[in-house]
Amino acid sequence: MISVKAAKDLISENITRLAPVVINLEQASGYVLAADIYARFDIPAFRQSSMDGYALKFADCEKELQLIGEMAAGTSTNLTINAGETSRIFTGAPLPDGADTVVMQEKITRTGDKITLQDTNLKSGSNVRGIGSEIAAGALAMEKGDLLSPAAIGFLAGIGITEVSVFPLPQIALIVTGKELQKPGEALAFGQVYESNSYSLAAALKTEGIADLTVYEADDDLNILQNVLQTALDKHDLVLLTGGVSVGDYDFVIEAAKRCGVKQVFHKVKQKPGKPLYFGTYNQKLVFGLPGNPSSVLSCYYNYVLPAIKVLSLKSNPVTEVQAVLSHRYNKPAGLTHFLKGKYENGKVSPLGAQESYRLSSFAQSNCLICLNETQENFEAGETVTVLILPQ
Ligand SMILES: Nc1nc2c(c(=O)[nH]1)N[C@H]1C(S)=C(S)[C@@H](COP(=O)(O)OP(=O)(O)OC[C@H]3O[C@@H](n4cnc5c(N)ncnc54)[C@H](O)[C@@H]3O)O[C@H]1N2
Ligand code: MOO
Repeated sequence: MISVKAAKDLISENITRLAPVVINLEQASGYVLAADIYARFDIPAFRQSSMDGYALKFADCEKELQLIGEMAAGTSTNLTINAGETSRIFTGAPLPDGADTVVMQEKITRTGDKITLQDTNLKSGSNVRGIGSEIAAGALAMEKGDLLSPAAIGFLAGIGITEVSVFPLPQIALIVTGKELQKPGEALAFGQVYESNSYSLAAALKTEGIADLTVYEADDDLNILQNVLQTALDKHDLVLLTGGVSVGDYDFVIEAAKRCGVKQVFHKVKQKPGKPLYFGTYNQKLVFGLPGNPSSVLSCYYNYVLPAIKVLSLKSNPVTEVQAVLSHRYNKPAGLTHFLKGKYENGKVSPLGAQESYRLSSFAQSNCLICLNETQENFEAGETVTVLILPQ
């Protein structure tokens, strides 16, 4: 049995980032760029008015000006203004040749086609967006590793980009094992339990933008499990299994993985919940055997699976580690790291009830996991402990 830290280190050492893919910009929200992007054009591509008003030569701003025409946004015809002339102009329109400044329409007096300015703050170039003032052709627009936020998607669209190279999100398979599992909504026969692990994991993955999860079901039978696992390994980047990793006569995950050629990296971690956690690799694919108890599944997901997914896709881990003051004393035996469901608020954390690994009732109310280290037995109220804040 290895420590939590050793397990995390071994997972890190065995992850290879997924190869970049090129996708349409419309599909790229939330991905991380796999290559730098350079601007192909000057943006704006022309001198552009930022106000509705009048375009003029700044040198003429104290003269009465003759109105000679109009420039509207999207116009394809140009105008030239000479000394003593002005043109009507609207926000987003190109400046006419010869103009260098725009005065807002609220700051002029107009009599027929004659304009006089009342804008003491006007400067040469006022209300004009210069060519390339957003970005110049050839300049670095965004860098490899940048997250494609909604603003980034809009920025790239605005500079004419249609496709981006990104680190893909992994294609994930989940195999739920167990003869006792029944679908919620169906009647429970004697000995059956409702299958909930695929629900919690699908929900957790959806929070990370991963909606494409394939769920397989496997009975407690070695041959069936081996076949399902082989299919999942062939089709997916990451395979999660729940249940069947312990020592019972019907726990076949370890053997099925071995038969499929998965290289075992570790089995069993000094932790509660989730002690029988299994991790292996198959070529560059990752296999996590999550202990079947619903609370163990989620605790292992936040501690190991989610950080691994983030490394695969070069994203930052949304599980943040903070130090917090423990509200109550808590005792545990030495030997295992405990991850307690807790409630964190303003630097203080309280362990919740229902800590047993088969229970999710308090996990459903929690916003964090309190990490109580392996060797320590007694934790006093007021003591500082490490807390993992969970993405909600
Ligand atoms: N003799 C020992 N027995 C057990 C040990 C041990 O060290 N020695 N470890 C215990 C611990 S700790 C855990 S955790 C479990 C893990 O067992 P498995 O991974 O083999 O999981 P199962 O036995 O298949 O299931 C455990 C529990 O979870 C329920 N379950 C399973 N899948 C689902 C699902 N998809 N949805 C809802 N509930 C599920 C299942 O019915 C069991 O109640 O082993 C202990 N035993
Ligand atoms: O390691 Mo288990 O998840 O405590 O029941």
